[in-house]
Parts: sequence; structure tokens; C-alpha cells
Amino acid sequence: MEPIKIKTTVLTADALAKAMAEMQSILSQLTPSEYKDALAIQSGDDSDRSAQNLFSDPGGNDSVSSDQNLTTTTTLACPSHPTTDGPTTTETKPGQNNYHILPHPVPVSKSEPRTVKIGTLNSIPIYHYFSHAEQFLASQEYATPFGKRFLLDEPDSLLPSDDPSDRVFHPPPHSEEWWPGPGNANRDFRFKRYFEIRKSGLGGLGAFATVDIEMGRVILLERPLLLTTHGRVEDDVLAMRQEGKGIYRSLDGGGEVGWVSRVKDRNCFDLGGGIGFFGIASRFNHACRGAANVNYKYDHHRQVMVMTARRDIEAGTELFIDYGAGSSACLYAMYGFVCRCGGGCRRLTRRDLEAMGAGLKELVKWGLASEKELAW
Ligand SMILES: C[S@@+](CC[C@H](N)C(=O)[O-])C[C@H]1O[C@@H](n2cnc3c(N)ncnc32)[C@H](O)[C@@H]1O
Repeated sequence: MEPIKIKTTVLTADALAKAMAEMQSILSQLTPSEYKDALAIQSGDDSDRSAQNLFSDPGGNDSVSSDQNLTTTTTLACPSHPTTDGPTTTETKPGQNNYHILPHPVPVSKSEPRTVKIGTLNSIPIYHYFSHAEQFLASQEYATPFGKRFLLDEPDSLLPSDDPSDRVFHPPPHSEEWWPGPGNANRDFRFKRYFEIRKSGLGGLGAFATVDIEMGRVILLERPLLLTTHGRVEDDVLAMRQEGKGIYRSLDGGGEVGWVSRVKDRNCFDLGGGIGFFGIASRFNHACRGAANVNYKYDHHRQVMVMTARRDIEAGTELFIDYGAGSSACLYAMYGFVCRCGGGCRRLTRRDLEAMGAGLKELVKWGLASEKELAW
């Protein structure tokens, strides 16, 4: 097979970015079964791969990368395998980009089971590479009485989906029976295979490994309780069904007033283009500067939060994610708490907090002023 030449004058960064964006948008519209169709020729052993092999590179090297890419990977131009159709190079003039998107992904060859052709840009084929993570997710997705779920060994949001047809099969379970949280900590939820939610030394609850977990292991797949935007959150929470609202509210430690925004401030995940709330993922505390031992990534296509072990973790260890604020001052400014993770961040001082407008009550709360001062 002749190597394929790509004219760099044609594939400007802009053209490439535009093509990628368009292809990603097409891919995001594929249903899971279309994904599965595209993978139909995959050789059987891949489907049995364990979670620690998810994040391999396109060359089949199963090392786990630190940024654990769960999204689709689109490759422009030809990898080193034959294609089944058409010319692969063309003379085109810059500025005259011609996209052609195939109605369905076409598997490239049996020897490259994870690569499909999804279209062309100026007659140059554009390929999509399915990572192990995608294959794993596709193979774990099942239609259940609770809607499309991930119900093998992996934990899942225990809520029924908002699809009205689900309720034909099952009345929604009562939240207190089904949900981990204060007052229900001893129930043996499925996620106890890897972790449990219990009291943390940081105050409130946290997630703790119940077994030794190896790096790369998927420890949580969870559908969101609610997907919304900053502007709509109040209306959307109030419009939730009773049990969903109960779980949302259980994320708050406070009183009758202001719980919608308190939960939002403490627990919302920025999913890019919107925010999401999760009953289990929201119980993970934060650690700074690489001290986090769990990675998280939202898979937009399947609408599922995926958490993976960032390193080998011993049973009993608290599981931490990095909330991504960058510093303890930003954490305070964004989420309103003083970080005590012990992961190398600078502990905020009274002066820091005063500079950020904290009142005496707030200083007392963080142990930076005494009750006696407050009495004055
Ligand atoms: C998303 S919740 C995490 C679960 C929470 N601990 C609970 O009981 O539900 C975020 C809240 O947990 C607490 N938290 C998380 N990480 C922390 C840290 N590193 N230091 C101190 N408090 C932390 C803060 O109160 C923060 O507002």
C-alpha cells in the first residue's frame, strides 16, 4: 500500500478544526446501537477487556494516560491500513473545503477493528477511532426497566430515568430506600464493590475505597440526577419528580431556605455547555495538586459520569477528585470552603479570608477566629 500524502496547504489548522468539529457533532448524534453497528466486526476478545485497559492508545498500547480520554478520537487522513473505497488524496485549493459525511460509519478493515471511516474532507478520508473506553461503555449499556443503564458490576445512579415509558415497568423507588446519604449509610449499594460513602475527616461525607483498586479501574458510571444550566437550575430542580428532588436536597446540610442554591454552589459539575448534579459523584471530596487519586470525565454521548482510579489505591483510602479551581484561594472563591486536603496546597490564613470579604462568622467557621471574638 502506497503511503498517503496529505497536502499541508489544504489541511490548514482552521480546516482541520472545522472538520473535526463537524465530525464530532455527527458522532455525538449517533445512537449507541449505531456505535455498536460500527463495532460489529470487532474481534471477540476486546469486548472482555477489563476496565483497566480502557485508555489505550490507537496503536494498541494499553498504558493508561493521565488525561484518560473518554471522548471519541477522530483522525484525519489515513492510518497505515487499506481503505475499502475511493481515492484518498486529491488536489484541492485552500478555502474550498468540501465535506462529505457518510450516513453511517464504515468499518475500515478487520485488522483495524476499532477504526471506522466517517466521511471525507476534500476527498480525504476522515477516520474515527473507538477507544477502549468507548467500547467498554458501549458493551455495558443495557436497556433495563429503569431505562438505558449501566448495570453490570458497575454502580449506577439508582434513579429511574425521566423517560415516561420507564414508569410503565417500575414505579420510581422511594429515595430514602434507594439513595446513599445521611441516615442510609449502611445499605449495601452496588458501588460498594469499589467504594462506600461514609463520614470523612474533612467534615460531611466522602467516598472511601472498600478494596484495593488498580490504576485505570472504572469505579463509577453514573447518570446525572439533573442536567441544566446556571440560569435554569432553580426552575428545573423545583420541576423534578419528588424522589429526584429529595436526593438533590440530601446533598445539602442546611435548613429550609436556600437549599437549591446551596446544593448548586457545593455540588454542581461544570459539564461544558451546562451543569450537572449527581447523587454519588457529588459525595467525592476535593484534593489539590495531584493528590487527587480519581479522575472524572463526563461522557456527553452517553450522558454518564465516568470515574477512574488515577493510581493504585489501597482499601480504606479516601477517594478524591480535583475540583479544578487551581488554588485554595480559588476554591474558596468558587465553592466557599477552605481546603483541608493536605495535598500540598497553601492553607488560607485569616488575612486571606478577610481580603476576600469573609466576615467574622465565616472566620470562626474555619477556625481562624475564636467564638469569643464572635461574641463581641
Ligand atoms: C461536592 S461536596 C463533597 C461531599 C461533601 N463532603 C458531603 O458531605 O456531601 C463539596 C463539599 O465538601 C467539602 N469538601 C470537599 N473537599 C474538601 C476539602 N479538600 N477540604 C475541606 N472541605 C472539603 C466542602 O464543604 C465542599 O463544599
